[in-house]
Amino acid sequence: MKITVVGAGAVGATCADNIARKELAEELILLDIREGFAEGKAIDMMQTSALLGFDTKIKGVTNDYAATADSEVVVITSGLPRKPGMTREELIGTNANIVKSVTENILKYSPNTIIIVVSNPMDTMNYLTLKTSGLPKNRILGMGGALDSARFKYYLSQELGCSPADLNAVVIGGHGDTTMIPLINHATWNSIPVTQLLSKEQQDKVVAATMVGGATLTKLIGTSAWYAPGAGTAAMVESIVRDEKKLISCGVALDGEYGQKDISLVVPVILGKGGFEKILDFKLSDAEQAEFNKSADAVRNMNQVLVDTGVI
Ligand SMILES: NC(=O)C1=CN([C@@H]2O[C@H](COP(=O)(O)OP(=O)(O)OC[C@H]3O[C@@H](n4cnc5c(N)ncnc54)[C@H](O)[C@@H]3O)[C@@H](O)[C@H]2O)C=CC1
Ligand SMILES: O=C([O-])CC(=O)C(=O)O
Repeated sequence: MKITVVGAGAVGATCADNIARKELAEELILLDIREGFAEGKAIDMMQTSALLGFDTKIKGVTNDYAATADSEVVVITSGLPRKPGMTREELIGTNANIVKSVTENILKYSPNTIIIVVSNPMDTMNYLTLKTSGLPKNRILGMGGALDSARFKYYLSQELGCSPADLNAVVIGGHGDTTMIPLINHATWNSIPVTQLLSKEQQDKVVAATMVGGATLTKLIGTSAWYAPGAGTAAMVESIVRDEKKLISCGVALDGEYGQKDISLVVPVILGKGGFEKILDFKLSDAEQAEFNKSADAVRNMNQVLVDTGVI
């Protein structure tokens, strides 16, 4: 198994670190545009292998796409992160061209790969990859729901005083401060609906904190988060390469599912060796469907920017 991570910055390096520790690949290529940067990060990580006991061989390269040839999974994290006070959507001007050119270069050497898009604004960057790569839709996934659902579980666990591992809780919609939809009415603790365990006030607090989870960390750190984003991406990689068939909410192309078409939005899917194998229908209430449609409108407006600026 060979995996490539493009972008050796905070998220890319953390994702690579998780992939290596879990030995999800024999060979892991870390690629960055900054001279020597990926090489340095790869050597640093390789120097943990004697301590941590993993066998994955990590190699860093500067823009050398030939080294990525025949990767079965490629994670794209290249691009600017936001700074405090910014939205993810403000990154589109720089990141669209980066994601487009990285995708083109990757496909020259790994034409049948599975791509996981992390760069923001993720819903629109994933749509860009769908429009430009020519890959079957099952092989193109956006990372957002894995992270947002983990944050949702974290905030729920804080209110409930329970283990996040005992929770089932899913976020769908867009991966944006105002477009994500934590499905509080579907969340359970050991099969008990959390709505039976938390007051309406507590539920609203958890939902609000989840939605601005990324912005909260960006304000505290000065740049956006990387530990949970790296782990969320590695969890997707793991379900794919081990064919685990886990239910993880991911950005995928919708073709009528959840009432939407010609768009990438986050919905619950089964992830296995071919990418996403199935989209789960969560049977949204009318209010939840209305929120989903509102998110779709906002994401569609961002996607239109790609058309207006000639990127697609
Ligand atoms: N979807 C999600 O849930 C999340 C998305 N993100 C996004 O991931 C992206 C990366 O974030 P960080 O790692 O924190 O940023 P970072 O600045 O630490 O790393 C980005 C890396 O991309 C590299 N890069 C830029 N252009 C490139 C190109 N053309 N080819 C190869 N490498 C290139 C840079 O040299 C840099 O090392 C950002 O767009 C951020 O908003 C971050 C966290 C979560
Ligand atoms: O907040 C950001 O800009 C990065 C990101 O997508 C997240 O951490 O959810």
